[in-house]
This record gives sequence, C-alpha cells and structure tokens, in this order.
Amino acid sequence: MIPANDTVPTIEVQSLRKLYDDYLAVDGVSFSLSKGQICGLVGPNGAGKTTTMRCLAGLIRATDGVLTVAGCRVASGGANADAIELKRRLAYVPDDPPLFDDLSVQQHLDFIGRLYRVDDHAAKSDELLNRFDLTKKRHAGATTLSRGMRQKLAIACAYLYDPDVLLLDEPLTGLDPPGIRVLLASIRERAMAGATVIISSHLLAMIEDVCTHLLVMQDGQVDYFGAASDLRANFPETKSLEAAYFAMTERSPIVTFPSGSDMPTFGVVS
Ligand SMILES: Nc1ncnc2c1ncn2[C@@H]1O[C@H](COP(=O)(O)OP(=O)(O)OP(=O)(O)O)[C@@H](O)[C@H]1O
Repeated sequence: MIPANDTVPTIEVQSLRKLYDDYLAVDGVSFSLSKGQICGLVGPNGAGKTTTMRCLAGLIRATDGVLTVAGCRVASGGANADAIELKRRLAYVPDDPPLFDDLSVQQHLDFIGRLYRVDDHAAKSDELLNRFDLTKKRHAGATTLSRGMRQKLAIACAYLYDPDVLLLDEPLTGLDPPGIRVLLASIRERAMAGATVIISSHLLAMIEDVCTHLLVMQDGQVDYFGAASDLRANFPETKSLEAAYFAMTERSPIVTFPSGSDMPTFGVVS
C-alpha cells in the first residue's frame, strides 16, 4: 500500500496498454486525477473507455503501464497485491450492472452494507432508496426491475460504502430526466466530500456541468486530457464544453507532453 497523502493523485495512470490477444484496445494512456475531481470520459464506440475503466478497477489486467488507484497499486502482468483494499476503496458501476437475481432491492443494500461493514447501513440504505426513488421497490426482486431501476440500485450500492474512487460507465443509460438530475447532483456532492469520479458517457452535453476534467479517447489513445475550463478557454467563442469539444475535434487535435512529464495536456494546431 502507498501511504495516504492528499498531495498524491487519487488516480494515476502511466502508459496504460491493454491487449486482447493481439488486438491493442488501449495504447499508451496516461492521466492523473486528484480528490474532488470529476472526469468525463468520452469518445466514440470502441475507443477504449470501458477497457480503461476495467483496468483501473482491477477487473481485467493491464498488459503494461503503472496504475495507482486510491493508494493501491493495480498490477499489470503479475499479482495484484492490493486487490482487497482496492475493492474497499473503489466502486465500478458498469452500464449493465450485474445484480443478484435472488435478492430484493433491500437485500442488495443489506448485503453490501454487511460486506463492507458500513456503520448504520440500514439508515443510509433508506436515504439512498428515497433519493433514487426506489423506496416503493424495496421488496421487489432484482429480476423485476426496469433497466433504469437496476442502474439506480447499482449506484446506491456503490454509494453505500463511500468509496474514494467512483468509476461510472455510462450511468445515464436508462435513467429518466429526474433520475439523471439526482445522479448528477449526487456525483457533485460525492466529489465535494472528497471522492474522485470518472464518468463515461456519449452524452457530453448531459454531464458537462459536473465535469472538472475531460478525457477524450479515440482508437485506444488519448486525444485530450485536461481541465474542462482549459478546453473552454481554448475555444472562447463556444458556449458549452460539448461545443468546445466539437471545435477541438474539427480542428487538428494534438497531445503535448510538458517537459519532465508524460502526462498529456492539450494543444491545438490551428
Ligand atoms: N474481451 C474483449 N476481447 C477482444 N476485444 C475486446 C474485448 N473487449 C473489448 N474489446 C475491443 O476493444 C476495443 C475497445 O472496447 P471498449 O469496450 O473499451 O470501448 P468503449 O470506448 O467502451 O466503447 P463503447 O462506447 O461502444 O462502449 C473495441 O474494439 C472492442 O471490440
């Protein structure tokens, strides 16, 4: 374990590569995020977003690279020495969350609460059920839930143990407009309380208000990583982060590396 220290980035990724057999899905991705930052992860289908998140979560093993998440080293190649601690400090919510078919909504939260030894998990569960409009489904079985409800339950389970790092893969999929509003507000609150959040989405316009940072991927590589405000500042004529993103992709984006660092920052060839 790496000692906790607020000056150390919560997520640090250096030269991540992931091969599926001989297919290079992620090719030299580097970025870092600190406490309280919310990073929108965007890019076309097949860009490598989910693969990157799954490597960060330790669900699949990176082929190469140095990954540190919430003070835990996430191994590429050999054994993952901090695997248990990583599970305690991180939550990964996939776009189609695997739930337990035999458990009700309430039983999911009870199970997670006990597994993670959450103090007062019953009260916290009630609060989360209420917040995500699931109270009336408390005793419903997981298989009877709608897609959006499954998504909300998975997010509630993730929130229950207050992870330091939240990786949300397409969390808006299936949510109704009030559900989206609640989710985005809750993400902002989590970040204000010190969590680091990565949220992948094809709908940048929907998430841009909460994003402090943006990571744009294409063909397994980083097209842009940096503060959302920096991207906006590069395109002052644009009125939104999404518009700045489109303006960037319509011009010729390049990635620059400040001297002494392999962390990409943004540069544009006019
Ligand atoms: N298990 C796997 N085996 C082989 N190739 C895979 C595997 N998983 C993903 N890939 C490939 O890796 C590339 C990146 O996939 P990934 O799911 O990370 O993209 P993504 O950016 O999340 O896409 P989307 O926006 O469609 O969800 C794609 O070309 C995909 O076909």
